[in-house]
Amino acid sequence: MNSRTAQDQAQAMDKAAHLIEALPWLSRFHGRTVVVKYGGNAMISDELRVRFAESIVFLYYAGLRPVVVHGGGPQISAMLERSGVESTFTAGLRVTTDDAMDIVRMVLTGQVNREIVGLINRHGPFAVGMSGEDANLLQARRKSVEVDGEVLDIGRVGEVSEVDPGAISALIADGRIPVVSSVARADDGGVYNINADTAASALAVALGAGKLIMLTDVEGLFADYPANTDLISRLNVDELRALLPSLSSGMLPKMEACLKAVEGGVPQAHIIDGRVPHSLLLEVFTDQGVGTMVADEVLEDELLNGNARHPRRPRPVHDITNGIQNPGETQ
Ligand SMILES: Nc1ncnc2c1ncn2[C@@H]1O[C@H](COP(=O)(O)OP(=O)(O)O)[C@@H](O)[C@H]1O
Ligand SMILES: CC(=O)N[C@@H](CCC(=O)OP(=O)(O)O)C(=O)O
Repeated sequence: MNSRTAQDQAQAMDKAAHLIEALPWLSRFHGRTVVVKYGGNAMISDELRVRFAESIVFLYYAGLRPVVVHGGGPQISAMLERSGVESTFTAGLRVTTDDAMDIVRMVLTGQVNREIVGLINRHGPFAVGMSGEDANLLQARRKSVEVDGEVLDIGRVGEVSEVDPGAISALIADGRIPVVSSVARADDGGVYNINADTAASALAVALGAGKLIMLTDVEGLFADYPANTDLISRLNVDELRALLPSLSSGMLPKMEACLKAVEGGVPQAHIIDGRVPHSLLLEVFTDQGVGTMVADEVLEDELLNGNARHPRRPRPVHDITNGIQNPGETQ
């Protein structure tokens, strides 16, 4: 016969307290779409990739509707180097020649996407991989950047001009987990390299997601990087707008993406540390959360407390240039 010690009993009660802490969050996010951006810097070990897939399947079984948008910057850089194709970054974006674009597409859609799909599908027939090119999910137009007042051409880099989330909505309705690579096609027929943060943000808006969560290789947004690493745990859109001009490298597209998501109606956008196993679950299901959150107070109140000022409306297909076009998914 086995008997329980007082210590076993205390540990069991501790576990129960942690489990029940998730209850309000399960209730608030049940049935909500959550867009998770998985950055290449958070894919650094087999162990982390396996844990990531487990977290996504956990969200799914908990009743949320996860959609994964992935990057693969370091993986692209490694392949470019092996192929002898030079590559540089301007304003956090890869200057992408035609030759580099072939490799970007091959690595993102042909390798990274396949691997994430495979890891999720160890748990069941859930993940379906897509490129932003498929079913016109993401449409692009050529992007240029301004650095110190000078407009620079950065090659085959696109910004998202339109999102048609129909294929994703159909997959979600079929009980699948869409996994999307950030490659898009433009009106000129060309294929464009989209920063994965930008792609995730546009998709979160078009899907009317409850949250956008980005996994990266730092704890979150640091106030005065690289001088110090004091974490900003929460900021609103006005505070973020004021901070944007001081940001550099990979954090610039990431925080711009958070801003656009929240401005576009996503109540909360998060930057969290993908090097911590299951940080995704800590963010969604614990009271204190992790990382940095950008939030819109009104939308957040509606999300957390059900204080809707207006009944929820279908979120339209998002066209950044021309405004609203077609009706999209209703939550
Ligand atoms: N203010 C900041 N706070 C935190 N990290 C920053 C900041 N500014 C720049 N960074 C850099 O941004 C990097 C994350 O962006 P990136 O390398 O593009 O990651 P990912 O592959 O996850 O998209 C961090 O590793 C850090 O070096
Ligand atoms: C235009 C641009 O910079 N595209 C990115 C696409 C991949 C990406 O965004 O990957 P991470 O999320 O891992 O950074 C690139 O070529 O690296």
